[in-house]
Amino acid sequence: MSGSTVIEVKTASKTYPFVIGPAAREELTAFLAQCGVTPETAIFIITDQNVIETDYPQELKARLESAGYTVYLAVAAAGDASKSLATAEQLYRTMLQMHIRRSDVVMAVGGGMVGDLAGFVAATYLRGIRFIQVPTTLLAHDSSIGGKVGVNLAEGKNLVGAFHQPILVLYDTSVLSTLPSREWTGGLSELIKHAVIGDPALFHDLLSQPASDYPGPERTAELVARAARVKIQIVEQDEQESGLRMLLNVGHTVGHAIEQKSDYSIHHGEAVAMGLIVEAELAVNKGWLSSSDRDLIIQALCLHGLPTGRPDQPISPILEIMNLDKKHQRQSWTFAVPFGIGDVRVVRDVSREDVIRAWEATNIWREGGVE
Ligand SMILES: NC(=O)c1ccc[n+]([C@@H]2O[C@H](COP(=O)([O-])OP(=O)(O)OC[C@H]3O[C@@H](n4cnc5c(N)ncnc54)[C@H](O)[C@@H]3O)[C@@H](O)[C@H]2O)c1
Ligand SMILES: O=C(O)C(=O)C[C@@H](O)[C@H](O)[C@H](O)COP(=O)(O)O
Ligand SMILES: [Zn+2]
Repeated sequence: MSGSTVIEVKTASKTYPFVIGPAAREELTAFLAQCGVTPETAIFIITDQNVIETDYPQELKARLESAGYTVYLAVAAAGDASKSLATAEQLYRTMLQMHIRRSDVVMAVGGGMVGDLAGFVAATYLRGIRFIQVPTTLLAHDSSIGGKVGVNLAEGKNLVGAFHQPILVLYDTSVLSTLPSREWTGGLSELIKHAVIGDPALFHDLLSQPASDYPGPERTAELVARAARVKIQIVEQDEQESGLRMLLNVGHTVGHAIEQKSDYSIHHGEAVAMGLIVEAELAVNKGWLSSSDRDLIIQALCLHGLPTGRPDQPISPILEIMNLDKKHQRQSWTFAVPFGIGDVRVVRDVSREDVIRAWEATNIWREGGVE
């Protein structure tokens, strides 16, 4: 097989290929065979209403059917509101009606919302069946790797879920040509996050040659493969987030609270950018990060059209939501914070006062810029 880059993801529970390239869809059936998914297997595709408009799920379905697979297609409403127990229950019921069995496979064709939801359904249906990630957003380079699957509750994001690794990630970067520019920009936030965590060369490449608009399938594949390697190396060492994997949460302790408080009108990537800035400010206040490196992070986000400040709102509801963060202890938080470009560390005992001070010191972001 050729044309795509293939990176093996070797976790404690499973080893699987992350396949990325401008025409990866053409290699779908070959990779299925390699992963042991034979045509006797039924494939239950889960997608959303916007992705179905692109015709990509239908194209994949046709390819699979012509290779002899039985394929079903389920379409959820777009948006994080579908990442819910209610949608999962509807999907379980449909799967039962279609007689999906333990040996069958769920295929997520969509962004992070579809991937998290479909992965959760696969992790729990009949106590767990195999699943495949077919990302269609830039952000989903992150969500498709590592097996964190789950749904939101009214109280917070990703509060119910599992670690359930896919058997294959197949990422055709041509599919991003239809992605709305706001979603491209949002995905850059997690790409910049990966660069800050573990690839300073990628970070500086992005500063000198910003990818603020979709640069086409080839450059996208190159950028995403570099970011994906950062994530893969971490997930391989700590699949279930007992320590090292917390690095991947930089920007999220504050970012998730901002996202939820906005009722998801601020999208995940945008909220992570805001969270990253508040958390960088916190690190500067504590003497962990130089103000020049904080400014470089802000510059990278700014060059890519991402928010460079935090929302204009009081901190108390944000702190309340943050109390449900998985890294919260009784009186304080464990945080992943930047110490430099390519150097993010996990720190314990970040206090309420530390967070308030950082929040107050961060510029306020309104549509169009900071004030
Ligand atoms: N599991 C993980 O490790 C992980 C990592 C990062 C984010 N997440 C989760 O991922 C979600 C965010 O993912 P996202 O930003 O991909 O959002 P998303 O899946 O909601 O997709 C964003 C929007 O783009 C549309 N879309 C998707 N692909 C398209 C395409 N090719 N053309 C046109 N429109 C398209 C979708 O319908 C949606 O409206 C959040 O729920 C977040 O918590 C999970
Ligand atoms: O893979 C991980 O680990 C991450 O933390 C990736 C994050 O970008 C992602 O948003 C993840 O869903 C956050 O998980 P959570 O456990 O903090 O809810
Ligand atoms: Zn994220």
